Amino acid sequence: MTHPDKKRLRRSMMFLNCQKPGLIKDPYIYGADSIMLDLEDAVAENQKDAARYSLFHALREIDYHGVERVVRINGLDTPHWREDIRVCVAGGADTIRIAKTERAQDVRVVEEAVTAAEEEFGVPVGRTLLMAAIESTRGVLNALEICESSERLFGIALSGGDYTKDLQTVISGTGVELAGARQHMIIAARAAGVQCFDTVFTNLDDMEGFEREVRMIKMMGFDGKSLVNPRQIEIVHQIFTPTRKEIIFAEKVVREIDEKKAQGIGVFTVDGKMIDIAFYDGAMRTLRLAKASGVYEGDL
Ligand SMILES: CC(C)(COP(=O)(O)OP(=O)(O)OC[C@H]1O[C@@H](n2cnc3c(N)ncnc32)[C@H](O)[C@@H]1OP(=O)(O)O)[C@@H](O)C(=O)NCCC(=O)NCCSC(=O)C[C@@](O)(CC(=O)O)C(=O)O
Ligand SMILES: [Mg+2]
Repeated sequence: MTHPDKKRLRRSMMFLNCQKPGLIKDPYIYGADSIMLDLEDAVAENQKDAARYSLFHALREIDYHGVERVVRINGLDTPHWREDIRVCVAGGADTIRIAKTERAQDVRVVEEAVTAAEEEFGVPVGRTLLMAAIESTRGVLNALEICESSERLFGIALSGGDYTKDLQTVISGTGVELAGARQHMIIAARAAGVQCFDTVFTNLDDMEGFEREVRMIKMMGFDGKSLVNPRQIEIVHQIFTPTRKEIIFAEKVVREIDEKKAQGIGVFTVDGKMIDIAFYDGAMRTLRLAKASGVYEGDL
C-alpha cells in the first residue's frame, strides 16, 4: 500500500540546525509544512555526536503538532550517515533527506540501512519516508533514475549552493545558473510522479528577490521550497495557496466539463476561456492544493 504521507502538502520545508537547542525546541510555532532538522553541513564536524543526541531527544520528547519532521543526514562519503539513520529511525523521524545524492544506488543503500534500523527498533517496515537532495551536476543528470529508485522516496530537492560549486559558478540572484537544473529536475520528477522542491534562498535582506524566485518556481511546477528562516514561510504559503478566484474558476471548469461531457459537448468556454478535457486535471490539482492548504471545503 502507498504510504499516506507521500503526497502530503510540502510548500515550505524549513531547515534548522540540530546543534542549536533553541531552534529545535519549538519550530512548529512558525507554521512551516515541514521542518528539516539538519545533521549535515550546518553542524560542525566535532559536534556531530552532540547534534545527534539532541535530535534523538527532540524527536522522542517534543510534540511538533503534526509538522512533518524531516532529518537531513550526512552524505554517504562520511563516517556519520549509518549512525544518523539509526538515530532517526529510533527517534521516529517521518522522513530522511539524503544529502548529496548522485545516483539511484545511493538511495537504495540508504533504504537498506533504514529497513535494518526499522527492524532493529521495532518500527513498522516502510514507515520512514525518503527524499533526495541533488547537489551536483552528476546528480542532476541522474535525476530520473533517482526519482524512480525507491517506493519510499516522495521527492527530490535541488541544493543550489553545492550544485553551483560543482558547476564552477556562484548563486547570482538572477536564477540563470540554476535554470537548467531546475528545468531538468522538475521534468524528471513529474515523469516519475514524485514531488520536486527548490533550493534555499540565503539573502535574508532581499525579500523582493525571494518573492520573485518563489513566483518563478511555482510557475515552473515545483511543489515547494527549502527555507532557512521563518520570515520566508508566509510568502511561500501566499504564493503556493490558490486564490479565491482560482478556486472558483477551477470548480466551474470541473463542473462544466462533467456536465458538457454528459451532453456530448467536448469544447466550450468558461468565463470567456476555451476549455476541453485537457483542463480537467489542472483544475482538480488546484482544488486538491486548496483543500490541503485549508482554504477550500467544497465537495469536489
Ligand atoms: C540564517 C540564520 C542564522 C539567521 O538567524 P537570525 O537569528 O539572524 O534570524 P532572525 O530572523 O533574526 O530570527 C528570528 C527568530 O527566528 C528564529 N529562527 C531563525 N531561523 C530559524 C530556523 N531556521 N528555524 C527555527 N527558528 C529560527 C530565531 O532563533 C529567532 O527566534 P527568537 O530569538 O525567539 O526571536 C537562521 O535563520 C538559521 O540558522 N537558519 C537555518 C540555517 C541552516 O540550517 N542551514 C543549513 C541548510 S542550507 C544548506 O546547507 C545549503 C544547501 O545544502 C541547501 C539545500 O539543500 O537547498 C545547498 O547546498 O544549497
Ligand atoms: Mg548542500
